[in-house]
Amino acid sequence: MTSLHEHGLSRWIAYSPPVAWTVRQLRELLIGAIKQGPVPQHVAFVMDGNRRFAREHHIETVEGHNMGFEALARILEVCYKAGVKVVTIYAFSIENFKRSKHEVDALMELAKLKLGQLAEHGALLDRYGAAIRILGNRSLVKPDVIEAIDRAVAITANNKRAILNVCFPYTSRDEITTAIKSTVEQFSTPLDSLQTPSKRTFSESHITQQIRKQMLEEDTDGRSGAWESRSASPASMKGAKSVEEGRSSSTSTTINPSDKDETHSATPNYPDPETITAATLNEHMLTAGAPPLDLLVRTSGVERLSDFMLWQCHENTSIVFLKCLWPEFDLWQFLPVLVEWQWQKKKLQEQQKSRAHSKAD
Ligand SMILES: CC(C)=CCC/C(C)=C/CC/C(C)=C/COP(=O)(O)OP(=O)(O)O
Repeated sequence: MTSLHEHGLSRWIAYSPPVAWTVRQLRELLIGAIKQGPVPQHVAFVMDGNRRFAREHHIETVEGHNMGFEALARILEVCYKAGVKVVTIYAFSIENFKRSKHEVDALMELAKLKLGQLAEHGALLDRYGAAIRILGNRSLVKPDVIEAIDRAVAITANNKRAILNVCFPYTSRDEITTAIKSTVEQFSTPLDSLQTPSKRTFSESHITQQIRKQMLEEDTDGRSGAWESRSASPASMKGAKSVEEGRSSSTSTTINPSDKDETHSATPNYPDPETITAATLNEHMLTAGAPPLDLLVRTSGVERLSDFMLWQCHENTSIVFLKCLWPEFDLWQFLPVLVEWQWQKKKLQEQQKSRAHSKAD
């Protein structure tokens, strides 16, 4: 009985107008202080622990997810106020489809409702100029949910100051597989049919292709009928080989034997797979265009990535595991993480500076 009274009393104190006002001022002050230092440009959250929170507090699982959404709204406000440009959240893993139908349906309804609320004019995303992007496998989502999320995306599409990436339904393996498929597709499409040939005019591969094309034309003039003796692989072409000296045998031009008597414009001209780099794959990821991931936070004491942001985590991404459950997560837990990140960032910047100095000497 006493503890109930104490609980009621502490709630009354916490929510009494003067205390609530002081807490609000303190939040503003702390966020303002964070804003002074380097601020992570891209932060990702694994919002873990909603069901455990629900069990601990003897509430329905769905209510736990609801409180998880409240925590998300609080933390988005902190991020955008502090100057974070992109927030990426793990809202629904493809693995989550294995949960009970009741819970999956409830999470889908929650997404429909909450994304709509977030996107409303005058609501959080509107206030901070943040656009919603849905990263995930649309083919797994029912049409009514697609319709709702597309509406939220459309409402916020003109917001240009920040981004909220909602991973839904997502796994990194699915993202990376799709990115590789589309890269292969791009590199199997003749350059002539691509939209941006002018961009590549002065690229190394373009110049190599031009030289190769010229050699092939000279070859055709001199010794017609020699095509059949060559394999479709240009690696076996003498001329191409000499141009490629010191490079891999993988090349960009596929010669179709049936094209031998046609003008060179009919020769398919493929992008050079040798030019595929991490940056190429980056452009095919769902986070294309986003700044590099600076910070990834997972709550609930579980220390694994669970197939989230596997591609995006780079050598300088800080990965932080916190003990608190997601619905408990707020500025008070996030602040030490941000301060530590700022400290690490400054150290890194100093190291980079002194490395640049010693190179210049
Ligand atoms: C805008 C939008 C779509 C909001 C979504 C709201 C929200 C917080 C969703 C998270 C859902 C989820 C699977 C959380 C993981 O905790 P868990 O259920 O795995 O908890 P546990 O680890 O305790 O089992």
